[in-house]
Amino acid sequence: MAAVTGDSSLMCHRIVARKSCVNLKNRIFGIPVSTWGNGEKVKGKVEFRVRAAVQVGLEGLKSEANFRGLEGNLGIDVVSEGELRQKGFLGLRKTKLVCTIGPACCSLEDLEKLALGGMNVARLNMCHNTREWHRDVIRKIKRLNEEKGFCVSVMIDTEGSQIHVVDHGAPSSVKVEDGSTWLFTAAKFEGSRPCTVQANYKGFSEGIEVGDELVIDGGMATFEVIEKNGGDLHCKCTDPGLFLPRAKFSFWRDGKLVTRNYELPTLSTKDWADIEFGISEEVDFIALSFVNNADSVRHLKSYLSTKSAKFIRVLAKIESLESLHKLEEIVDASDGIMVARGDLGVELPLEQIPAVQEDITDVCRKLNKPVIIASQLLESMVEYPTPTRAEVADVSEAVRQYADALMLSGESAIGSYGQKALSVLQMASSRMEMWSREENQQILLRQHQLGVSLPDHIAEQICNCAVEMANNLGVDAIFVYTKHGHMASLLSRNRPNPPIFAFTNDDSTRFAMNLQWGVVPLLVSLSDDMEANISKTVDLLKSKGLISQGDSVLVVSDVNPTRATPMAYQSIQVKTIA
Ligand SMILES: Nc1ncnc2c1ncn2[C@@H]1O[C@H](COP(=O)(O)OP(=O)(O)OP(=O)(O)O)[C@@H](O)[C@H]1O
Ligand SMILES: CC(=O)C(=O)O
Ligand SMILES: [K+]
Ligand SMILES: [Mg+2]
Repeated sequence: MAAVTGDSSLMCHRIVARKSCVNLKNRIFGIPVSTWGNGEKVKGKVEFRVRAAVQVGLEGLKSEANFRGLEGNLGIDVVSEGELRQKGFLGLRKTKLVCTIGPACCSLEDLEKLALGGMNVARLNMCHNTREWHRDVIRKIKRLNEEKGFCVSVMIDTEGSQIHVVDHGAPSSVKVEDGSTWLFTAAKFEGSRPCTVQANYKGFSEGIEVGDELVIDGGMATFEVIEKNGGDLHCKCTDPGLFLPRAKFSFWRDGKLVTRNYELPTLSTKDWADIEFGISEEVDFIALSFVNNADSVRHLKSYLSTKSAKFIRVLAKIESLESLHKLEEIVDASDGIMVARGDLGVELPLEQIPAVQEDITDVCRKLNKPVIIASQLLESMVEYPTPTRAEVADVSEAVRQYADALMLSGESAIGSYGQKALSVLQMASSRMEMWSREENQQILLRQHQLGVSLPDHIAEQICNCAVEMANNLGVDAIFVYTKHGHMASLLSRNRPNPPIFAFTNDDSTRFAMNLQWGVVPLLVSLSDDMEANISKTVDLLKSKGLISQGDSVLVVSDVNPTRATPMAYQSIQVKTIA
């Protein structure tokens, strides 16, 4: 299973380990805690240990031994297991994949094919279809997880409030001719009328003046406002194009977006009903559309705690100009971010999207939140069985930026080649990850200090050093034991070369970690005795033939205080499997 095995390489590991240990010790000595290090050789087993200890008292004592059903089980999903057997540790894909589920892929068979193809998270867009339809999909996914051993998380994506063209249900697009005059109105009417567009919100034209530019879907067609009549706008087409169903509007004046404070809430009545639905169906993530500030994220999170649904992680979708102004506070308040390039491109000139994507990804890394790059990654594959070269370059660029996850939208939801699109993401990301690894690209990542409190700072330092050590030593895997996924995320943030096996006894943590770069979530029963947990997980992996003699693992553990040892400490150990 090891990428490098054999005695000579093992010797090499040992020598580097000693050097790294010295470096590590020096770095940890930089923080005001008692530290010590020792290296010892135990019967063919090399073990280096560095510990940073901090007294935290007994309040933090947790009992984690109540996970009976799992006793003796290694909760590894079938896809990671298969990939590991086939490709070895370094062959495990690091970038996570999200697929939007729609009519083209909602049968049990199709969902299973996507799961086998590497889908880590299934996204359900509540804009479309009925709650019954979504419930049916969620239940099918959970059934596949239970019966077939997958670990696919479920995300619901709220509709949010946005001004768009009322969807008449006509599937096709409407052509807009150059110079033609159109009426934009909020007045309700049935069916369709020539050159008339119905907006979904009565105040859509508030603050709009004659001479303003009206852009459809970020450039599908452009109009000039030539007359305003009450709330109605008469507009002349200046750049011909197409109206797609639910097309979105944006207004521009002197080259700048006309931003208006609509009284549209981030969460509408329908969104709250969808959230209740998500809670009752026990989804893993709620993606909040059109977040404009951190308050809506915090509001939803506190609502989820009052409903005992804290296990649901809240992702904020960055898709408005306003959200970019408050990016840091939004990222800080959420459990993760989606760069929703589709709607972002309605409020932002398209040429700004690539730089904005990179900025958002940077802020997410700085604040240690997972980031998903979404929309139009392989758009041409909605229709064609092969992507454009430019699309593959876009996907590869997102992977080069070390985004945590990539998302398919229409490609999987309505496209004819969803599975193929997923395999393109899979191949393109594996290839770019390999290049980044070979070129040692992660050393270019900026190190930001996160922790303010001493224990947080220690955890962060431990994880930074652990990753540096794991890369220098060329260990096969990193093991981490985590309750809420925090330590795993701190390791992932450094984008290590080896995969991170994150053992948890919390089912919701397991599904949440599905969005984290390079993390393989494993569900096992854990006890207070960390040494016992380590031997047990090593034994479980060994008994399944997933690790074998000579493989080396770097183990990061966060040991809680017990009555016998009232001291919490975190440790890094390097073990060569005997
Ligand atoms: N559950 C569904 N039922 C029917 N069609 C769907 C469903 N989910 C997605 N689609 C179709 O797939 C397309 C792409 O899906 P996606 O959710 O990414 O797009 P979107 O509606 O533009 O996203 P958003 O509204 O979140 O910005 C949609 O335009 C819609 O036609
Ligand atoms: C995904 C999404 O909501 C967008 O790109 O707009
Ligand atoms: K949505
Ligand atoms: Mg959107």
